[in-house]
Amino acid sequence: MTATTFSSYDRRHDALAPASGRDIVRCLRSLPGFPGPGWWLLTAAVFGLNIASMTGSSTLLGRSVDFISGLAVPGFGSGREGFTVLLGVVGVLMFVELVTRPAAAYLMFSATRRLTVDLRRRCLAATLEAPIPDVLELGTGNVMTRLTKDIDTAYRAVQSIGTRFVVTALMFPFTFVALALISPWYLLLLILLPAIFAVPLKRTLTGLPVATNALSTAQARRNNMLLDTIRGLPTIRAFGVRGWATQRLERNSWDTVQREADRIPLFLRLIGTGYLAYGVLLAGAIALSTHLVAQGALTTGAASAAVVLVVRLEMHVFNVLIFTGEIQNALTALGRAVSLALLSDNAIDASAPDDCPESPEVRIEDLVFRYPGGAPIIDGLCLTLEAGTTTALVGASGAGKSTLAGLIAGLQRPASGTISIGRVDTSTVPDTWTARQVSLISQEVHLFSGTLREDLRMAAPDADDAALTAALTRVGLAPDSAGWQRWLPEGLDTLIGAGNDDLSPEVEQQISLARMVLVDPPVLIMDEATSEAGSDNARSLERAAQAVARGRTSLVVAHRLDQAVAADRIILMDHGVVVEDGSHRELLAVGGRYAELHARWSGSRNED
Ligand SMILES: Nc1ncnc2c1ncn2[C@@H]1O[C@H](COP(=O)(O)OP(=O)(O)OP(=O)(O)O)[C@@H](O)[C@H]1O
Repeated sequence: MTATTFSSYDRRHDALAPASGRDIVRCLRSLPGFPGPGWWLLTAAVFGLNIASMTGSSTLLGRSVDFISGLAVPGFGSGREGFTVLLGVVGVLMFVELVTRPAAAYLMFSATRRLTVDLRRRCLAATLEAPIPDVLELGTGNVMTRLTKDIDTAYRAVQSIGTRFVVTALMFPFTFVALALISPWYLLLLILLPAIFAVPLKRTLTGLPVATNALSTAQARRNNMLLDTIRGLPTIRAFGVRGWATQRLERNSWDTVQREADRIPLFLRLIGTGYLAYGVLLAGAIALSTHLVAQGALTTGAASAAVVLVVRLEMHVFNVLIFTGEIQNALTALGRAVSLALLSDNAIDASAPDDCPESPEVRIEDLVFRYPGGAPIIDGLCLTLEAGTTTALVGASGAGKSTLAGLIAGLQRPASGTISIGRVDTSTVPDTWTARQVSLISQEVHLFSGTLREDLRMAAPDADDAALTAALTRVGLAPDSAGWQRWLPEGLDTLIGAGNDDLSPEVEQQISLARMVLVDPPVLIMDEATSEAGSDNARSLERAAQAVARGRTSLVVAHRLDQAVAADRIILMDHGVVVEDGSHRELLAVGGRYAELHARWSGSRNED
């Protein structure tokens, strides 16, 4: 195994925060669809031509005033003939402006469209490659938003304002070069610009994100509440609290509307400042032009050209102010998506050791774990699961059983300590290795939409129908069983998963167990895997689970004590600590808490 300086306890990349500008560029550049030098050159040339023709036509239109004064315009001569030629050139420049704008837009859109597809693919790949704790920390909703809405927001921003933004960004330098060519004195206006923009821009940059974030939070809260209400519909009906649910929703909807309204003054202030800024710029240009004409330093036509150039800046002054917010929004959204795309950087960069040839020992040493912001749930736990044995984990609710199961399966990242599988410290190997060695079955069974055969083949792509049927038989779902007859009328061709008839929870669990038989993992963890079963089916499902666990290193989070009785060893946990450890007989003989629990459980069963 290659030594690594990076353990899974250190994260290189915090996916909760949006990626930095540098990371965004790095990620976009690494996408296959990132445009090459040819595209950049062509796009720069098209944009350059567009702006040059705009500033050129403005300058010439201004200079045409000199013809009225009977003066000659350099390059065009004087009189009617000169004026006609100048108008012809202005016409050509306007035509070039007209043609190059859609061409620039096309170049931008085509490149962005490709990048959008690439980025979405990269995000999905990163989600699948990233350490599971990081993905779980982000949460399903967050991952979905980044994959869909955030990428769409960035794409729509490029579509709606991308071309105008580039034109605006280039208009200022081109206009000032044109003004400087008329007279260097116009560069004085350059000093005015930062003085005018600095304050409103700073206000926008600080105020808008805060207001936008507050709006997003309010929207997320409202959406969660909507989801919560729809999911809890039966309870709401049963308790007769429709009024309460409606009021709660109304309160949250109004809160969202209010947060939206909070942004309006910011935009209004922005537009007001824009008018003021532009007014000052235009007044400055007119005053300077008048002064230069009076001094005889410029012709009226040259001064008019300068004023026309500034007049054409009007829209762009407002664009700077308005686009700032939109660009910032789009960059934040892009940063969130890129942050997801970079999540795979957290995967351990080391070659994986060979898979465990047979069921290995699982050794836990000084394990410490806490949920974010909480006290340690597991604090210094040491435990060894002997190779090829079944260990049952019992304890009161909240003892930390599921947390420990998740830690061994690699779903959570410990704060410290080690979990070794067959002498391999799992914090030093890619978590795909751990996932291959340890399978976790929980109560939440996900069946993929399609035929039963397709679902099972995900666990063993090469398995033939006979192998699939044998796996189902091993977990009590043989073709002649009642479960098969009742729920799988088309056998392996039965359509299951989303969009098809719901199966009974027991059959779903059996299919999940059959997948485990096919995966054949060296270490198996079952958390609540059979607790859903009703009493009629509980025993057969229990037997199926025992059959799958037999011969492997297994950990069963036992919610009913009969699950524990059958295990080789029982561990009683309390507040993240092992308080009793031994076989069923040994623990009964000790007469401690397990014996007490067992006596209570046996008593309640006898009463039944
Ligand atoms: N996602 C979470 N965030 C914060 N705290 C959590 C989270 N999940 C569990 N906890 C807390 O961690 C502690 C251990 O929970 P855990 O689910 O591991 O216990 P358990 O023994 O499996 O309980 P049960 O038998 O009820 O499932 C509990 O106090 C629980 O409230």
